[in-house]
Amino acid sequence: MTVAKGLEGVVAVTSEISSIVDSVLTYRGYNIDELADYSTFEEVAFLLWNGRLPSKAELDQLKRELDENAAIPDALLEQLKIFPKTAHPMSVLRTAVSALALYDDEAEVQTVEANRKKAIKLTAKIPTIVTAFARIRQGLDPVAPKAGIGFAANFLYMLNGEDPSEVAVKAFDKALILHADHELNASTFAARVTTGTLADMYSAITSAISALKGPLHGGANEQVMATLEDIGSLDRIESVIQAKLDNKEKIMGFGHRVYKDGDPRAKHLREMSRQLAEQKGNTLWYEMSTKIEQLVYEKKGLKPNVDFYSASVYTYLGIPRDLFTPIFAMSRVTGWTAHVLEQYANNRLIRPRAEYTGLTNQSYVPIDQR
Ligand SMILES: CC(=O)SCCNC(=O)CCNC(=O)[C@H](O)C(C)(C)COP(=O)(O)OP(=O)(O)OC[C@H]1O[C@@H](n2cnc3c(N)ncnc32)[C@H](O)[C@@H]1OP(=O)(O)O
Ligand SMILES: O=C([O-])CC(=O)C(=O)O
Repeated sequence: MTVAKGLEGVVAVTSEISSIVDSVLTYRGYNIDELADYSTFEEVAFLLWNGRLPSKAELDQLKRELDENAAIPDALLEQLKIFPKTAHPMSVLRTAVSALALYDDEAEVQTVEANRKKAIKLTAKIPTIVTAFARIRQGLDPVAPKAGIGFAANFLYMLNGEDPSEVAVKAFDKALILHADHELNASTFAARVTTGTLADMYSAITSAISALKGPLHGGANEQVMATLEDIGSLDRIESVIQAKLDNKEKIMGFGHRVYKDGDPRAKHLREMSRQLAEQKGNTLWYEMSTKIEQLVYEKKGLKPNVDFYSASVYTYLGIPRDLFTPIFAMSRVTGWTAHVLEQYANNRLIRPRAEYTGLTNQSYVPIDQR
């Protein structure tokens, strides 16, 4: 047996959803650069689920469905109130999404129609869960979703309890587009493995959220901000980064399993960080980020991935750093559910092999003789 450690280079499924070829990322054949500049998150969600861009009527219908499904069950809201306020929001989200299944009469219904509805319900409810817990832990009342303002605006509205600026909505919407899907990343693979057993969609998305949480994957965006805050000033960058590299520590937000020559999403987030820094009149996080980018490239030849500049973007948008990964989930749930639908449509159990390297020929010894 040949072992591909970390399954590097292994092609495990065929998929029509997103592709990465020569560092170009496309969703359903559309270059991410074009989608980031001209599309909206809702349009991208429709594209991922249906394989084509929506008509105006279809887009309006999807927006209506997202609005109609944004509220979460009262019982779940009550649970969010009794969770420890110190819990990590990703742990809360993982638990809450798992619990959502209990309140969906169609959770175990496996028709295409029921599963498509579940994709919309999950996408609609995750922002409500994330913002409700974010407020509850601060001693504030959750803010109910507002219909008709759009997905990105509704998140910022529910988080802060006031209408967001147009600049903030546009930047946040773009960040959501950039995170929506990414071929067979670890969390999508987790979702597909769970789906491969024919478990329900809530189970698959709970698996995906669990995989996204880790700092080698989606959890890196929170760690990037922790690094920026720990360093704290431009003049400390060189010594701190050098010390991390000397200790063989990973620099969060750099490197990628697939992109060895840079992540095409990073340039959009870098530019968004620059613009927001100027608008806020606080360029520290942006300047620190560009200096770290330059240094890590000089010292290790590594380029930033999607998580690196998203950290300063979200910080400029006033979002607490432990919500960065839940925000990633809020967008990626569209990609995850598209992959779940694709897996159901052409399923085969995903079950690779392991090369056994443990002891052999052991004879059982009764416990009193060990
Ligand atoms: C949305 C996303 O999931 S994007 C990725 C988010 N994760 C991060 O930003 C965490 C930091 N980055 C990493 O840990 C890695 O680059 C990963 C996990 C993204 C990719 O990992 P892999 O493809 O397994 O690469 P691997 O970890 O084997 O790295 C290859 C070499 O580059 C080095 N390297 C890779 N990334 C980094 C980094 N961020 N900082 C320092 N060194 C790094 C490794 O130490 C290794 O060096 P070596 O050959 O001298 O031992
Ligand atoms: O593809 C990966 O391995 C990680 C990644 O960038 C993503 O999930 O967006």
